[in-house]
Amino acid sequence: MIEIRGLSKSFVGQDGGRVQALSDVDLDVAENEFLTVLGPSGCGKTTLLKAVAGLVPVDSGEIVVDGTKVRGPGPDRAMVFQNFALLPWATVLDNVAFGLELRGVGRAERQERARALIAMVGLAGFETKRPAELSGGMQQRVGIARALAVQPRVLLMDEPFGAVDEQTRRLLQEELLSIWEESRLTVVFITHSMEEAVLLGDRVVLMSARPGQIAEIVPVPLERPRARSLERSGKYAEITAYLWDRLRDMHEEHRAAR
Ligand SMILES: Nc1ncnc2c1ncn2[C@@H]1O[C@H](COP(=O)(O)OP(=O)(O)OP(=O)(O)O)[C@@H](O)[C@H]1O
Repeated sequence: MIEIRGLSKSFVGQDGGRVQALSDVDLDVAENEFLTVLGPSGCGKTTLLKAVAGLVPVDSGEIVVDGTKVRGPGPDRAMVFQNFALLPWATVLDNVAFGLELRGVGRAERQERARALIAMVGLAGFETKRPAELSGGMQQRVGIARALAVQPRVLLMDEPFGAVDEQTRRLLQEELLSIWEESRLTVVFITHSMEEAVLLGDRVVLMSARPGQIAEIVPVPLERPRARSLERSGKYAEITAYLWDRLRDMHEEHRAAR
């Protein structure tokens, strides 16, 4: 579904030097896979996601989504951001319908589709509210509904639950899993949480610190649908402990190299 080959990307840093955000990254994501991405801060996770979204030009390499080379943003890929990135002046309904408006969908149809998605993410009755009137968790529900409105094949999620409280995060994780289980979506999900990576992912991609590379891909052979009770299983504990060991090793290698 997503094929990433030899992807490299550097930025000019504040001191004028080059920062190598991604270095020769190869990655395949299968159709309908839920892929989670973990790695130290600054290892290039967001850059990788934005490159797939077509939001940043890359220096070399290529990304192919469903047989088509990525040359810019497209309705086949939708992104959900940590800080929600909603239009502050627009209502919930207009925020969700916005992408449809850009695509020329008529008013009646876009409102109907937006209302259905708002109900699906549990926000029926909040259509006329503005983002500032909503909690963080509710704002992210709007972010998810907005991303789904364009009926993407790929959902790119950049630490979507990083800015909400633990209880809300757990609810949103469960809701996202049930949306994904009912859809044919392919999800790439960045997180800082090992527990979240294992609870959600079919595989966990571990990225290493600069230059951003894929250190390892760890399969998560836990049954689906995933229930919370899995968190008490030995296999779950084993995988999270392994991820923690690898991240700690990477941190120490990075420190020793500096
Ligand atoms: N627009 C930019 N201009 C300059 N440097 C950038 C830009 N975007 C990213 N970088 C640099 O590229 C590197 C990778 O950044 P990126 O945001 O992809 O990392 P990340 O793994 O998502 O980090 P975090 O986990 O902290 O969100 C960092 O060193 C960052 O400072």
